[in-house]
Amino acid sequence: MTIQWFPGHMAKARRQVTEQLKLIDVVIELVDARLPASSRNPMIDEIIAHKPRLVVLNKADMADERLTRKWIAYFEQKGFKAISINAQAGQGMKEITAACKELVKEKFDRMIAKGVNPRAVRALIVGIPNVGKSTLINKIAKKNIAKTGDRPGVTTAQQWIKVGKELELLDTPGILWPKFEDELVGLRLATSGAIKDAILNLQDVAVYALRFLSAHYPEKLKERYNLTHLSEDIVELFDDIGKRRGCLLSGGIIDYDKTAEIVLRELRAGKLGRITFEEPNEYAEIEA
Ligand SMILES: Nc1nc2c(ncn2[C@@H]2O[C@H](COP(=O)(O)OP(=O)(O)OP(=O)(O)O)[C@@H](O)[C@H]2O)c(=O)[nH]1
Repeated sequence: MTIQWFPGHMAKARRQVTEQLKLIDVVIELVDARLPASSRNPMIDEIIAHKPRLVVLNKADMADERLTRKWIAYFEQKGFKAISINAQAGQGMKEITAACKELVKEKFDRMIAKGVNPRAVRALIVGIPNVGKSTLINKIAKKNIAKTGDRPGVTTAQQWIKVGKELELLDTPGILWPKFEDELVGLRLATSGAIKDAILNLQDVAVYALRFLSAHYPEKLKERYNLTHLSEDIVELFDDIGKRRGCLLSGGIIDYDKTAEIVLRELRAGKLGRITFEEPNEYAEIEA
């Protein structure tokens, strides 16, 4: 889905999420495990305010496990509960319920002490486009399908999806915008495939991706393109990969668009292996 995020759309998205928040106990903030900082909404803390929050790092199957552990520790240090999942394969679904229950335990214990019957925890999934919100909702819904009827909603009637007896999810996720005014965030989102190629120049994105891979995952890059050495000169590196893949124009000139397209397609498809584009210790740079 492509959304043009103009100020009016942002204000509307924010309003919708704020309305949805009134109905729920816990927010499930979904981020992409490959870029857990860049795939967040820049105003999320302000929007969610004091609601208990579970940060869920999705697409963990594509991310570097070592860094996923670091990111979980980072979020927990910030006071959130955090877990990693693979929504596509349905891995981590039970952990979501357990974590949501834990987050409301004190509140629910107080309700029980007052004689109120325990009920299911109500949760809302929020996240920027493409982090896997629909995939997660569908996975949970398919496994435990038992849609409840309408509850008095706000502007539109919302459906609740029952997840076992203990959790209820709003079926419409809250969609928020990324911090796309930051160039690095834009490049990382584009590299992961989260934003449409038409928005950023394909070669610029591939240059960023190749520089990043050369610095952080040189062996994976060499192995994929059968290179014995990674040139520090980005044009030479493009040439070497282009030659390996037969991306030649007439006269033997390298077709850089084609080379860029191949590198990004393969990277996004996970052909280079599990890769994470940012580490918690550089998050400060993005937050600033
Ligand atoms: N490898 C992998 N891919 C996933 C996972 N979860 C979702 N995807 C893929 O990510 C892409 C985006 O998923 P969606 O569920 O459409 O994302 P969304 O957040 O609902 O996106 P919007 O509708 O744009 O807001 C799809 O191609 C999914 O198949 C996962 O855990 N692992």
